Amino acid sequence: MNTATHAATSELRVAVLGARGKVGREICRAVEDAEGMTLVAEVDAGDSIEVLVEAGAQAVVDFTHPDVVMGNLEYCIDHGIHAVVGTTGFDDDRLAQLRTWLEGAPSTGVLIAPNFSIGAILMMRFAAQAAPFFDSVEIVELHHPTKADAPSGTARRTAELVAEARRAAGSAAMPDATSTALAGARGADVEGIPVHSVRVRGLVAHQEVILGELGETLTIRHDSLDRAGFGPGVLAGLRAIEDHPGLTVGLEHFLDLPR
Ligand SMILES: NC(=O)C1=CN([C@@H]2O[C@H](COP(=O)(O)OP(=O)(O)OC[C@H]3O[C@@H](n4cnc5c(N)ncnc54)[C@H](OP(=O)(O)O)[C@@H]3O)[C@@H](O)[C@H]2O)C=CC1
Ligand SMILES: O=C(O)C1=N[C@H](C(=O)O)C[C@H](O)C1
Repeated sequence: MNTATHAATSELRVAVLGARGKVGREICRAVEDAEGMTLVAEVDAGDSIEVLVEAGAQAVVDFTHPDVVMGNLEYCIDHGIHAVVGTTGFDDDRLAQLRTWLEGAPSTGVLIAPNFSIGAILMMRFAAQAAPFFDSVEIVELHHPTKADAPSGTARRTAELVAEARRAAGSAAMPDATSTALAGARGADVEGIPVHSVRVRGLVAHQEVILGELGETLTIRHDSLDRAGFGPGVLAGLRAIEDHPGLTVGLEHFLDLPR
């Protein structure tokens, strides 16, 4: 655990939870190099979370583990510390719990972003835009084998957005004649969209959305090749979070994306 002393400054005081992890390390570097913010604490497993208050953190970035992130957020919300969260594993129950906690802290902001990379956000947007034009949509996400959750948060969110777009367009059920299958062979069902998870050493984070129509397919693919690619999105989240109290899901709400 590293902490900086609490000097009077107008810079945003940022702490990173999961600071020694694969992404956390990159985020510490990005915050240290960024203008307008100071890295005041690097916290990892085994460190006391009380260091956030002791270091005077105004905002935290959480890249830890789905098993611990809710406890971290309860502490942050209780202490009025804004949170920019990359950790995955959020479902409707968890989001509802966060909203309840935030009712007691109306000026605190929490951003849950399944993916901070701009390319992945655009992939999700383009997939949702394309979905109503095709009979079939399936998602294949490919990650390093140290990943805890499957499907990935990004794949789950993409499937939700695709399903929402298909519902809004009144799309028919997708064609699929499968009548016998080994368990898992057709992937996980996320709101009717099949999601296939691949875990292979050497990969970082990749996703394909495959859309099909009679006589043609469209594949939208995104590749994260280096975890430094998550840094700019996290910094954008930190710069916006003070002005967005309550719960926000998805960094796209803080970006000026085309409709
Ligand atoms: N939204 C996005 O853009 C992205 C999200 N992610 C997500 O971020 C999370 C972390 O990913 P990644 O960096 O690859 O994982 P790592 O396992 O490499 O890093 C997680 C770090 O958090 C530490 N940790 C565990 N518990 C605590 C705790 N209570 N307090 C502080 N630190 C803790 C771990 O320590 P130890 O190893 O000792 O347990 C580890 O050092 C995952 O959920 C992943 O899916 C990843 C990439 C991008
Ligand atoms: O664990 C990872 O590595 C990643 N997790 C996020 C997810 O689950 O979508 C984002 C990105 O895919 C990398």
